[in-house]
Order: sequence, then structure tokens, then C-alpha cells
Amino acid sequence: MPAEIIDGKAFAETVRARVAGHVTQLRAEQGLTPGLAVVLVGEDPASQVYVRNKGIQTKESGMASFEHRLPAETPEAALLGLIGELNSDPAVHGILVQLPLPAHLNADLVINAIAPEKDVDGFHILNVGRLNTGQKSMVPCTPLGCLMLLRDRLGDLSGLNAVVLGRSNIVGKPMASLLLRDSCTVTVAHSRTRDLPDVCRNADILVAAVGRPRMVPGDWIKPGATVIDVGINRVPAPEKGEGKTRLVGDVDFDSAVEVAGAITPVPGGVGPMTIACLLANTLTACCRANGLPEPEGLTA
Ligand SMILES: Nc1nc(=O)c2c([nH]1)NC[C@@H]1CN(c3ccc(C(=O)N[C@@H](CCC(=O)O)C(=O)O)cc3)C=[N+]21
Repeated sequence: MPAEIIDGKAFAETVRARVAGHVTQLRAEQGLTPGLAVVLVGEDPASQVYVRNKGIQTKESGMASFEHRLPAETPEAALLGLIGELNSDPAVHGILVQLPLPAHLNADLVINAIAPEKDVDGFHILNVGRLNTGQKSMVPCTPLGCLMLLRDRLGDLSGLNAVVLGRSNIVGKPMASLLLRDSCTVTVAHSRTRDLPDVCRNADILVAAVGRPRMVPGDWIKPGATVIDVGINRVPAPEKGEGKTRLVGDVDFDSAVEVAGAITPVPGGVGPMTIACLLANTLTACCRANGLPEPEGLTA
């Protein structure tokens, strides 16, 4: 029996609707409007599309959206100056600096200049430390979205074998941390892992976040496993016409869908959840900043 397809797009819509409901309530009862500032340095076309989508969805949820587009050659001091202003702006509850940054900018320095309570990406070193020690933190959007999908399908995750393929700071490591917190037995696998197919075949939950198109074939998957495909890879699609491209994940969907119990598609899986969780984190940051109770079910 082929796998259930996990509809991340539909799930993300329900998350955004819940965020919007809380935003309406915040405005009516507290006179508050959560605000998200997005900073884009340079003209990377993919980043521009992504930043535009974030702006649209932010406004659709009733929040304020502040976009800052800076030229690629912006000096580090100027970027740090802008972050300082956003840190002290009471209308801004969340700050996201789109990555990757141009090479002359030190991304660690820039991210760590964001006020941790406004760091809706959860990339600030204080949030990383807090997440890893079980303290209240901002949780990175993509892993949070994956966790929501997993809990929705599986309920209690405790005791399950989870394999996270990829060890990035933005997905692999925080994903492993969240799964461990939910009492999974967690393996972080990567390009140097020995017997990688066998390691993956042990997974009740397989999260693929390596950035290599269709790297995971169906015969690496345990029958019935839940597969979360984080990869968003643009590949040539000559069948659509010359020069055309399409998006594929890190999992070879066609073979995996025959083996897995459930699987996220690309597009329409994890990607939309990432943006929904960015909005959820902005709402959470706004509530915390004002000493209000946090929205239930929208945090880790
Ligand atoms: N500071 C920072 N935080 C990020 O969260 C961040 C970032 N920088 N830099 C770039 C990546 C990429 N990213 C995506 C989110 C959603 C989709 C998404 O919604 N994708 C759609 C498809 C979109 C399309 O068709 O192109 C989908 O998967 O269905 C894609 C990519 C967040 N990122």
C-alpha cells in the first residue's frame, strides 16, 4: 500500500489560520499588533521570491511586515546598525536576516547581534543553548514545522528511532534536539556516516535534510516509516521544456512512497510549514514581550 502523503500545505494553512485568530484577539483585547522585520542583503532571486512570500503571508495573518532590502555590498557596520534599530523598535517583535549572507559579512556575528527574544529563526547562540538545555527558547522554524507534522501523525514520539540525515545548524542539529526532547532515540547521520543505508533502514522517523536531490531511495526506508523531506532542490526538467526546472526533495519520492507509511512531498510539504512557523514564532515573541500567555500548540 503506498504511503499517506502528508499535506504540509494544508497543515500550514491551519497553522496560519490559528495564528491569525490569535492576532485578531491580541489586537482586540490588548491593542497589540505583532510585527516581523525581514532583512535581505543582496539580490539572490530565490531569496527575493521567498522574502516576498513571507511578507504576503505575514500581512494575511494580520501582522505588521517590515521589509529591509539592502545592497549586496552593504558594510557589516551598517547591517549591525539596522539590527540595533530593530532590536529597540517596540513595533518589531521578530527579526529575520535572510541567509546566506554575502561572503564579506560574518553571519554568526550578525545573527548574534539580534536580540535573542526577537530571534524568530532561533539561530542566536543563546536560543541554541536554551533549546539544548531544555530552557524556553525560540525554536528554528523548519524543525518546528517538522515536529508539528510528526506529532500530528504519530502522537507520542517517545521510544521511536529517529534518524536525522544532515547536521546543519539550521535544520539537522535543532531537529535532533527536538526529537531527543520528545524522547526519540536519535541518530544524526551525514555524508561520512558508515553504512548509511542500514542506518536509515532502522528509522521509524527519517528526516532528510542534506540538500542532495533524491539522495534517499525507497530501499533505504523501513516499511511503514514516517519520512520528512526537508530538501528543496531545483533540478533541470527537460520534460517541461528547454531550460525549465522543478523542485525535488532529498528523498526519491517515487520509490519512497511505495515503502514509507507516510511521506511529505516537495513542494507542498515542509516548505509551507517553515513560513507558518515563522509567523507562529513572531506571535509567540509578541506574547512573551508583553507578558501574555503563549499560544497553545504553536510552540515546541
Ligand atoms: N534566516 C533564514 N531563515 C529561513 O527560514 C530561510 C533562510 N534564511 N534562507 C532561505 C531558506 C529557504 N526557506 C524556505 C522556506 C519555505 C519554502 C517554501 O515554502 N517552499 C515551497 C515551494 C516554493 C517554490 O515553489 O519555490 C514548498 O516547498 O512547497 C522554501 C524555502 C527558508 N529559509
